[in-house]
Amino acid sequence: MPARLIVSGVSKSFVMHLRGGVQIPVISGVSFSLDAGECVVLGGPSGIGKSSILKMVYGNYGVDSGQIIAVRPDGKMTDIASANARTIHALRRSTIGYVSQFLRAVPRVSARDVVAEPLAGQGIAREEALGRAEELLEKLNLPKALWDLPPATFSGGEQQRVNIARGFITSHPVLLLDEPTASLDAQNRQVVVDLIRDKKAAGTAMLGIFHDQDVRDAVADRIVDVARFSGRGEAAA
Ligand SMILES: Nc1ncnc2c1ncn2[C@@H]1O[C@H](COP(=O)(O)OP(=O)(O)OP(=O)(O)O)[C@@H](O)[C@H]1O
Repeated sequence: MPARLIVSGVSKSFVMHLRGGVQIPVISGVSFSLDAGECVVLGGPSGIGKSSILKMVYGNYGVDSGQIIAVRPDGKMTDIASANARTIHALRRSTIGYVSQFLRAVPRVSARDVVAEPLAGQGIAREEALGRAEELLEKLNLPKALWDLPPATFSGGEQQRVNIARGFITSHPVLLLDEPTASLDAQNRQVVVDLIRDKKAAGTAMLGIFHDQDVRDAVADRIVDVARFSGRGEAAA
């Protein structure tokens, strides 16, 4: 399977401006790649740098050194580590999707529209986008009575399911999964596992963080142990 994302020699430290500019190294020399149709899970203890890697790949955090190459649908490559904001924005539209456990609710927009919106952004007709949104909301067991309401007042688990539907609705070739099953009940966790398997079958390359061992076992093709790249030296193999 062709590589969709290549991370090579990536290092990151944080500068604590409120503590006199002291530098805290987090990870160093992170290297792995992600092929089409596989789900790679970032492993390692709390605080080792898993979320930081995901945020660098999505372009939220800057990269101190190294490269993060994303392969776009047209086959061209972009280095996220050195890309400007406009390029990152375009990559998020065409290439890299992100599913987190938290929904940034927009006031007065219905759950159905919140889920359909990324498809509309890709030029897909509104009726088709809304139809696919409904399919996903149904799969994720969100009561129909809620579909026309804005998610701001939904329970935490209901908001999370709206967010998961929004993250899974597009066909981005690369999908980042930031604990998408955290705090879901067993039935909905299984739905997310099934959605991930469907994406794999469709050739999507996924990079995820899952603290739930059962979910990890069910979806991971490979685990990248981030402790191997600890910039602090304590866990480096
Ligand atoms: N924006 C930031 N500013 C300063 N330090 C940060 C920032 N983001 C992360 N860190 C630090 O970097 C280290 C790695 O954090 P990160 O969230 O990537 O770990 P993690 O492996 O995802 O942990 P967990 O499993 O607990 O979520 C931590 O020591 C954290 O305090």
